[in-house]
Formats: sequence, C-alpha cells, structure tokens
Amino acid sequence: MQRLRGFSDNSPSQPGWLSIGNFDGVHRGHQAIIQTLIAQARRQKVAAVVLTFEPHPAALLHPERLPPRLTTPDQKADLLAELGVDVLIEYPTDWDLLRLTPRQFFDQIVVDRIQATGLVEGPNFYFGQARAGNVTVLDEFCRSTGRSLIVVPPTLLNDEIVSSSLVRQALTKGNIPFANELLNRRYAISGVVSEGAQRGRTLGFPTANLEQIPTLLPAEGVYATWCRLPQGSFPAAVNIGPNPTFAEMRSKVEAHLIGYSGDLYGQKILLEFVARLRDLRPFASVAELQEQITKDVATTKHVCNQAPA
Ligand SMILES: Cc1cc2nc3c(=O)[nH]c(=O)nc-3n(C[C@H](O)[C@H](O)[C@H](O)COP(=O)(O)O)c2cc1C
Ligand SMILES: Nc1ncnc2c1ncn2[C@@H]1O[C@H](COP(=O)(O)OP(=O)(O)O)[C@@H](O)[C@H]1O
Repeated sequence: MQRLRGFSDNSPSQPGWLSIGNFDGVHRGHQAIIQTLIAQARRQKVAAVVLTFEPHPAALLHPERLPPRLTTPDQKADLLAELGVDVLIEYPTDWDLLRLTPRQFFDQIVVDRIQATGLVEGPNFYFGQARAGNVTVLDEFCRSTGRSLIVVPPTLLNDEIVSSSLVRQALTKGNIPFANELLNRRYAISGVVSEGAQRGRTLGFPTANLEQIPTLLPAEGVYATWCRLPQGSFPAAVNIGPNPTFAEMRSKVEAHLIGYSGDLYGQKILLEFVARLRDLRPFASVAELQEQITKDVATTKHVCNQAPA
C-alpha cells in the first residue's frame, strides 16, 4: 500500500475508486465499505484509494469534544493495508480544507486531485464546511459529473449500528467481547515500558508499566491479554487502574507477562485484549493480593489458550 501525506507530486496520477472518512478503529462497518471499494476497484482495474484526515477535523473544530482514538495512524494504515487498500492519503487537516464548500471539496479534492471514477461511502457520510454535504448531495455531484456512487448500508450487530462510538462505549464499560466483535479483531493498545515502584518483583509478579498510550483505555479492572513482543507472544495478566492495596491512587496500566523473563524497560509493547476478569479492589494483606494475582494468572493462561495468539 502506498501511504501519502496529503497531496504531493507523488499523488496517484491514475484514476481510482475512492472512500473518504476517518475510519477510526477500522471496525466491521468500515470493513464493509472498504471491501466494496476494493471489489469495485479490482473489477475496473483501478486503484482502491482511501482519503482520511490526520488530525481528525474535530481536533481543529471542537477539540474539547475530540473523542479518544481507537487506532493510531500507523495501526489504521496497517489495518487498511491488510484489507487490500492500494493508496492511503492522510490529509493534514487545515482550515483551508475545513472551509471548502461541499461543491469546492468535490471539485478540488475528489475530481481534480484524486480523479476518482467512483466513490463508496456509508449513509452517514458528511463533507464540506459545516458538514453541509451528505450522500444525497454527493449523489447529485456524482451523477452530474458521470461518476458512480455506492452507499453501503450500515452494518448491524445485535440490531445496533456498528460505529466507532459504540466501540468506545463498549470499551469504557469493559465489555471486551462486544468491542472485539464490533472490531472483528481484538482491541489493542501500545505503550512504552517505564519504571514503576519496583514492587511487582517482590510480590513474585513483575509488571511492565506502560506509558505513552495514544488510544482509548478500557475500563479499570483486571484483563487477560496477549502481549506482542519482537521475541514472541505471551499471555499477560493486566491491571488497569490504581494499586489501592498500597494506597497508590495514580492510575496505571501494568502487565505481567506469563512465561517471560528479561528487561522490558524502554521497549514498545502491544496488548491485545481477550477478556475482562474482575474489578480492582484493595486487599487486607499482601498475601491475599498475591493469592488473587495467582488466580488471575491461571485464568489468563486458560482464557488465552482458548483464544490463541
Ligand atoms: C493481574 C494483576 C491484578 C492486580 N490486581 C490488583 C488489585 O485488585 N488491587 C491492587 O491493589 N493491586 C492489584 N494489582 C497491582 C499490584 O498492586 C501491582 O502490580 C504492584 O503494586 C506492583 O506495582 P509496580 O509495578 O509499580 O512495582 C494487580 C496486578 C496484576 C498484575
Ligand atoms: N514476566 C514479566 N512480566 C513483566 N515484566 C517483567 C517480567 N519479567 C521481567 N520483567 C521486567 O521487570 C519489570 C517490572 O518489575 P517491577 O518490579 O514490577 O518493576 P516496576 O515497578 O518498575 O514496573 C518490567 O518492566 C520488566 O523490565
């Protein structure tokens, strides 16, 4: 997949089928759109092009309402590449773009820059200043310029429309099975291992403390995850939240990797969520906490064996 930052001289010079959107999470609904896009592009032997905006337009328009992201730009690019997208254009959102009327956006971006022969969108696609353009407007523009538009119906799961906000809601409630079902894969976070209180090792359970996590954190609690390292995949029992037993109220993300020994400080690691095991709680003694973590580790092994890496 060719990954372009905005429009440069390297922009695709050949016409392609185009989908425009934020695609945060690349969930089942996005996947349905992209699959249609790729089928059309392959049929007509042109490129499957995705135009996305980085940063999210909301970061400029109303930063206070910017939702936490589900995927980093790199994760999003990897997921789109896996689906078979040929060209990803990450447009560096600016006020000039946000001020374009729907007609200007269509003429300047869709027609002149990308030379789209057809478009694939979901029914809730809006474009142009103040989100004034919708799929009805887009359909008129496409018809009048001889382009095709396919509007993919919303993807439903348990009678609910799959959306990035539904995934965020599920994660915020700690509902990992539903979030993973909406995503059609495991929700994952990445972070860099930093130093903690150096207490974990004395408990018999060293925990890698993750910092610089750019995406949404699931609800507080204890989770079974798969941890991806360059040296392999390890089941990991993960604690999201404070350490109330030690009166440490700062919230952290810490992972005990089962079957691993070595130094992880400074390393970037990825955690894929498999299940939420329980709520966090204070324990009356360190021995009781150790007993509970021993159980959490056994459950994590079992859950991860049932859902192999
Ligand atoms: C699987 C797992 C479950 C945990 N559950 C709790 C808990 O319920 N309550 C608590 O106070 N701390 C819990 N902890 C956190 C420990 O208190 C923490 O790992 C320890 O204080 C080490 O901190 P450090 O990494 O800063 O050294 C848990 C840790 C793990 C790995
Ligand atoms: N199985 C393991 N799981 C997690 N971290 C491990 C493991 N084995 C060794 N380590 C190392 O030990 C560190 C965690 O030990 P810990 O005593 O909890 O210290 P800290 O409080 O600094 O996190 C990790 O950052 C990592 O470098």
